[in-house]
Amino acid sequence: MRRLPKRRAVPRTAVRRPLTALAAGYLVLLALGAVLAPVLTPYDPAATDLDAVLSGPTAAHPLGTDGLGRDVAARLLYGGRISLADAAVAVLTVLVAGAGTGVAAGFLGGLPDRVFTWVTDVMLAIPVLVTLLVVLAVVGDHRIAVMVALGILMSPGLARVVRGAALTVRNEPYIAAARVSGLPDRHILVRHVLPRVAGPLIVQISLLSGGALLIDAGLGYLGFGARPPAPAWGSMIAEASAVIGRQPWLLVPPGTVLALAILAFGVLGDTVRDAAAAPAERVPSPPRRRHRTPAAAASAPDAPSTALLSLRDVSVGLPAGRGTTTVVEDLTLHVDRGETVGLVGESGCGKSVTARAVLGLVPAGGRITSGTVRFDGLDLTALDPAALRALRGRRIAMISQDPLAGLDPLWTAGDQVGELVRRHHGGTRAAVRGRALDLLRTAGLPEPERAAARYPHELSGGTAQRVGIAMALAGEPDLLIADEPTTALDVTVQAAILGLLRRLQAERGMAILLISHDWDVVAAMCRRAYVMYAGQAVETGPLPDLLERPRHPYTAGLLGAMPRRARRGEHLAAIPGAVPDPAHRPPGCRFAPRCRLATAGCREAPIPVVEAAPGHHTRCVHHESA
Ligand SMILES: Nc1ncnc2c1ncn2[C@@H]1O[C@H](COP(=O)(O)OP(=O)(O)OP(=O)(O)O)[C@@H](O)[C@H]1O
Repeated sequence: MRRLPKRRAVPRTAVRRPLTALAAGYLVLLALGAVLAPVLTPYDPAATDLDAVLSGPTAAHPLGTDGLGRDVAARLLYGGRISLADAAVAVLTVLVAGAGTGVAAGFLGGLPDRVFTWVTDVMLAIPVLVTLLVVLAVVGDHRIAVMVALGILMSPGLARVVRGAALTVRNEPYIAAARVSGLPDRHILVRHVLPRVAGPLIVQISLLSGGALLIDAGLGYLGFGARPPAPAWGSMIAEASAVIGRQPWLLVPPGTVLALAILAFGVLGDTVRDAAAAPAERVPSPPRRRHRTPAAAASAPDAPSTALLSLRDVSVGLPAGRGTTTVVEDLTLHVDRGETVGLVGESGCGKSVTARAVLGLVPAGGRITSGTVRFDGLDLTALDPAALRALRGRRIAMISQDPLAGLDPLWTAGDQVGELVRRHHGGTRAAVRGRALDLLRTAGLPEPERAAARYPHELSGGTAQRVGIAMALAGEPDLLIADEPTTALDVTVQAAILGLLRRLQAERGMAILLISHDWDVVAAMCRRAYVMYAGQAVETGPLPDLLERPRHPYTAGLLGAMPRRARRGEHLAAIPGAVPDPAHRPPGCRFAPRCRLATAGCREAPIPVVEAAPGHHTRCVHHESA
């Protein structure tokens, strides 16, 4: 079996740039020089030789000697230990304090983010050097404490950058998809958010490393550096400036080493930024959700007690202005085991909100305000978030209209399927890889190794949807919610994906709730369908009865608007008007303002659901004429 591919190394471009290679090489040399100082120089950095004071470069002292006859090269090498270690402590502190809080604030949002913004605002107003002098006055020459304080003072800038990056990533569809798959926030943070903020993080760390070195040297110059006679680059510059009139050369070695180090960190930062930007430029932005054409309708009979999924009088409220708007109202529907049920309606009718309510992922600020959602005997509305998360991906999975948007652009298809296999079943690396490849094959990819090795931007829409299906199958779900799974695909791929879903359902006995605006898709896949309008189920019935004899004028209008039903030379029938905004729905029948059959009675009070024919329910008093 072929191993799934590893993530592509971003920094390869970095090494190819000569300036970057030079900068990295220089910093490595500095670090090696500091570590190997005892091997590289025979001199003790503190040993004085009053016969060779301020000598300038000589054969014995290639970089000369200082005012006490100490070898400058030895002091530079040993000084690197202190200066680089100081900078490392400060940068490590920035990393922990800044990156940790920034990622958490950006990802969590809400109150943690507001507190974070307030605290960083205050911290950014604090002058760094003055505060450090105060810290020095308190802790004395305790260098680690001073450098930790420096790190904390430098952290808000980094934290802001990281928070901004995390905030952007948080709203990416693949993060929502990861939640739908049942992955916990901690896992999503580490696996999907951190890699995306790594670019800006590394850039900032490079720049901050230069900044920390500079501030450390500044403190040394002011006399708050390492305790004499220990060498550090800042104190060497201070000593050199004291004798600049007698031996100006003395300033050159520490000044050059320090300036080049700061420059090198800057060059590395630039390179990492460019390298991190490059893949993003290659990745086409996920296609926008297509505007949907008018589609189908729904109703509300009681669910049989054996139903796998049943929603009873479910209402969902979403925040709107200062209040809440009910976008789905008193919705009753059910899906039996192994059954495919359609959910049809124009854009904005509440289909996706209904699907999200089943998954316990009502959009932020919203909630199920009444009714119950039962799944295999469990009341999902009463489950705690952890139990609900455990169901997602494992027992209820979802595939969406835009499979590419649901894939993390930084990971290969194989990685992403493998991640869910590991999450749901565990196992050794080899077992996880094997299972991931099996799932890709099951999803209709005859060469799963090739698909597994590809990044999302390298996948066609059809292949991406097959990867999405493989991911959905990873938990071996009992219910698959397919939200317009073929809308973004061309006709032949559509047919193949629908054939695949039918086969998988037959083989696995999986139930499917199919959200679609395409009656042909619904007719080909479903035994029953619900038609939704303005947050309500307005008709439900068996197929093909629903198509041949609709009992609601809305359903009839949607069917009449199908291009396939148009006759040559005739105008395509369209339903006049638009779905009312949830905040301004008419009091009686919600479809009345657009309905050719509406009478005064329709506009007065809500219309109850009636059984117009066996198993065929409608929310219309004129169903005989529909
Ligand atoms: N996150 C949200 N915040 C506020 N309102 C929302 C949000 N998501 C959906 N809505 C509103 O809820 C109503 C139902 O939207 P929903 O997305 O469920 O419709 P839909 O039938 O699935 O349409 P589409 O096919 O376009 O997704 C719409 O009025 C929509 O504006």
